[in-house]
Amino acid sequence: MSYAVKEMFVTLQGEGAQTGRASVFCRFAGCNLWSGREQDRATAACTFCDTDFIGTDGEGGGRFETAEALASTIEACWTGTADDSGRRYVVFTGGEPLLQLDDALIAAVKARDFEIAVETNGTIAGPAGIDWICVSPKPGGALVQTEGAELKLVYPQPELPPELFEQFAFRHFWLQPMDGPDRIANTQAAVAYCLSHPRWRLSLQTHKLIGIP
Ligand SMILES: C[S@@+](CC[C@H](N)C(=O)[O-])C[C@H]1O[C@@H](n2cnc3c(N)ncnc32)[C@H](O)[C@@H]1O
Ligand SMILES: Nc1nc2[nH]cc(C(=O)O)c2c(=O)[nH]1
Ligand code: SF4
Ligand SMILES: [Mg+2]
Repeated sequence: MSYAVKEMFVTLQGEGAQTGRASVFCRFAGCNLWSGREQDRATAACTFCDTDFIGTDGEGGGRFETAEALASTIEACWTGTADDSGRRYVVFTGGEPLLQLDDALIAAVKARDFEIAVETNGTIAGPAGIDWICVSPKPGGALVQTEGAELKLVYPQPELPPELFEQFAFRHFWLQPMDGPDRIANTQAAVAYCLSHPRWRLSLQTHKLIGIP
């Protein structure tokens, strides 16, 4: 299978429990909950997306014909030093990465000593071998991936109160304020929720705060 990648870059993970960790971000093109076109946003299953995932024209993007070719490009993007064994880290995101991440790509990046993380909307079950699954549920998509390392709920989503998810097997439960015109009010609301429901912690998009990708 070939892979359509919007962009690839090395940065620090900005969100959740791995915040601050050096990471190669591989952003796949395409999503099952929105076309990515502004004219379709209002009627999409996911309406608040902060990301351009259309096409393969971003920095480091392209079409990769084989898992080996994509894994080699991921390895070339990594900026760690020679003694970084056990610390190489790739985050597959998108768009929706589980539309494209497959066994061959997992094997090819593992062979290059990478730990594998995924940022997913949870509507598609992940293949085996992913080390860190972050599920971020959306109202327009039934949740299939109900276990993983962290559940990161963009807040508020009136159709998705946090209580809906406490039954599921995640190690961490995060509220991430919805970015957009109401970011400040959404942040205050998330803080208030975490104060009264301490099982939930606040996840800030720290990369946006400090101006890194
Ligand atoms: C762009 S999504 C791509 C991965 C996957 N499709 C998903 O939704 O989890 C990456 C992360 O950004 C979050 N996100 C998207 N738009 C956001 C916004 N406006 N404010 C805060 N977080 C947002 C998503 O919920 C997800 O955790
Ligand atoms: N630094 C940084 N951290 C992130 N964590 C999740 C992201 C995403 O877009 O999936 C993201 C991103 O785009 N940049
Ligand atoms: S599911 Fe993820 S990538 Fe797709 S539109 Fe929503 S936030 Fe964006
Ligand atoms: Mg992002």
